[in-house]
Amino acid sequence: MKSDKISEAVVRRLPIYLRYLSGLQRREVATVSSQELGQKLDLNPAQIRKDLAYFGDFGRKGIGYDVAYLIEKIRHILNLDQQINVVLIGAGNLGQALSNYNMYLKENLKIVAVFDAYGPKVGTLINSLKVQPMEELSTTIQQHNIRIGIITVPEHEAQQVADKLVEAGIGAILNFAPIILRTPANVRVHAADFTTDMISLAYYLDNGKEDLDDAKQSNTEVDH
Ligand SMILES: NC(=O)c1ccc[n+]([C@@H]2O[C@H](COP(=O)([O-])OP(=O)(O)OC[C@H]3O[C@@H](n4cnc5c(N)ncnc54)[C@H](O)[C@@H]3O)[C@@H](O)[C@H]2O)c1
Repeated sequence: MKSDKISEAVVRRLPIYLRYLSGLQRREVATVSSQELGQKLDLNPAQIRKDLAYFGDFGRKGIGYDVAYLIEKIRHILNLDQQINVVLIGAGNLGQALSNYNMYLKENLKIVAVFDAYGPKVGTLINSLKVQPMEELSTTIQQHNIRIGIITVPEHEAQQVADKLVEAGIGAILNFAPIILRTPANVRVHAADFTTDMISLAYYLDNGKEDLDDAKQSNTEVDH
């Protein structure tokens, strides 16, 4: 069953389930309980059961979930039972690192083309892909049925690159540039924001200490 009504929170958890389950499958583990998933993934088992119930009732009491079946279901829901071609724009430091990091291959998501606007970069090889000029973007996207675009260009270039991707028919964008992209409602944009993550993490350095102090304080209060 594929439902349009799956919440974003659930969709975000599915890859986490999938990664853990794939590890189990590699170790030839056949079944897993929601308790184990909860423990390993730091999630509430009831939440996990609820998430997985969206896709039909395929957990069995006392036995748990069939790992291979669950993987198949989740991959289907995430559209990963087919190869999804990805294009990357901006073959700089980050773009090269992402192209070289082949996590995408594991899950049928594959960067199949890399583009850059800077002449000397065009024609160079990154992970066996030849960097292409922007003029070829639209044709390549259509030829290879590319569905997702990754943007790793400087901030001030990102919107116009996004516009080109949208014009070429791309339906989803992973944006690494530190700006909010404006796209039509039918184009999904996810932002990968290293800097804001780091900055908010810095906050917790001190806040974490306070939290610990609070916890200690309340423990002491209870003891008394
Ligand atoms: N989100 C994150 O976690 C994170 C981390 C580091 C960098 N960034 C961001 O990622 C982007 C890239 O960073 P970088 O360090 O790789 O930069 P970089 O300068 O090394 O690379 C940018 C590349 O984009 C190309 N480019 C510029 N304008 C273009 C255009 N209009 N069309 C196509 N290609 C174009 C350049 O020629 C260059 O090769 C920046 O926006 C940066 O702020 C994000």
